[in-house]
Amino acid sequence: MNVIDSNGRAGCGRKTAHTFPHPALVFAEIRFLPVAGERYLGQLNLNKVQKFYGTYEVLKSIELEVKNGEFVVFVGPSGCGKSTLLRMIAGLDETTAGDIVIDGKRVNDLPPVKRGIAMVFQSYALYPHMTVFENIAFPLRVEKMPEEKLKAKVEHAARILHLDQRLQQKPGMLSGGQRQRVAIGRAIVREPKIFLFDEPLSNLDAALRADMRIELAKLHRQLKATMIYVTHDQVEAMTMADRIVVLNAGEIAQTGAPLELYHKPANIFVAGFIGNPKMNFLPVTCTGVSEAGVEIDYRGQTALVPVTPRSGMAGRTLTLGVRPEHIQTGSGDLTLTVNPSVIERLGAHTVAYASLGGEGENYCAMLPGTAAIRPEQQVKTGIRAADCHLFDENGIAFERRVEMTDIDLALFDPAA
Ligand SMILES: Nc1ncnc2c1ncn2[C@@H]1O[C@H](COP(=O)(O)OP(=O)(O)OP(=O)(O)O)[C@@H](O)[C@H]1O
Repeated sequence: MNVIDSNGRAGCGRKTAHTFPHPALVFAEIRFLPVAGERYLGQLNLNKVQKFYGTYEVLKSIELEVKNGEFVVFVGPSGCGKSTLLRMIAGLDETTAGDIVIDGKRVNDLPPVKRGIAMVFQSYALYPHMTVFENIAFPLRVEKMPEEKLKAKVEHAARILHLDQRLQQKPGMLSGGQRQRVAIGRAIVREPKIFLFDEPLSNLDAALRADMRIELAKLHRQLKATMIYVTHDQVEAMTMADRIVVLNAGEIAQTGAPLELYHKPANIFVAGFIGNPKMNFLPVTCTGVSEAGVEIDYRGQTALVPVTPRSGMAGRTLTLGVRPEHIQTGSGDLTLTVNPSVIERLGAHTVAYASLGGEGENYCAMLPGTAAIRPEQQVKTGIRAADCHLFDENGIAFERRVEMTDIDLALFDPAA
């Protein structure tokens, strides 16, 4: 049915900001009305969900469960299909195959109005001629809610979002962050089962984004709501999500708690996508396996990487992964002497970029801010084998035997 494409785009590139809603978006907004049921709580199941645009398969058999009250973030590079998936859940894009189930009910054939969801877009979609109060109240007016009840709901949402002093102002007098909060207020008053956010912070500057991330995390805690959030920004994903779904080329590359993805990425894609600066990848040869792990050779240096070995690996080419923040100056289980071409001094850290000689063998080390290193001057760096990740020829990770502290383990489980 392809009801709207409010951003008039084909998925790639950033969307343009505009404060007045596209007419089709108004249609969608009006129709996202609250449905009876427990406030803000809904479970979502995606069963083998597929999407084709013509012959192009945008989403390939997506399987996912989002639990009541969970904050799930879809993250992935531009064009991986995350917005399409969100819009299919909303009912704004047709689902080619598979089932979208909300609270046990298949909703594929239901219009957005009947799904019990509210969506917040990157373009705030506010009405410039209406006050903040009327913008928030809009869906309740459509529903013909009695004035007193409406007023109470709008004021409640405004208090949660710190907009109570702004209710009589027009959107033109508000900052980007305040406008986005008005849009969120309009979603809150609908009391949806599931909140859907499509890159809501992308139009804000860096400082405001950081503030709004904290606001949204607080809002989630306060409402105890089920929220699904799309972003291409891994910092947003890491900081807000109970669980992250990493999408790559229309498939789920991995689902897990933020720290699980960081410490135990299932494949090279997730390893490279989560973490900033990006993980370093070095081609290594397997020279043997033992109870303790896999022995590798990197240009004549050997090290034992503590991962669960597999049979028949000797002589095979594998990929060793090490995060820049796990590299130290001095020697390690592997010692690499490099001439950094660029050095970025960030105060807390100094980031050094070097080439290891081979094609695409870039090397990035995040060292202490006080590290006495200079561009083009030799520096010895050390890597501990215990910090390393190992991937097979297909990019699938070997299971790490990372020793986690009790605190780390608690952080793995958002329910803990
Ligand atoms: N209406 C459409 N017709 C044809 N192809 C489309 C349409 N909408 C999206 N696509 C394609 O589907 C793919 C996924 O798009 P989608 O917008 O879901 O990506 P995304 O991960 O949200 O990317 P971005 O972060 O750039 O918004 C892209 O390759 C895009 O070009």
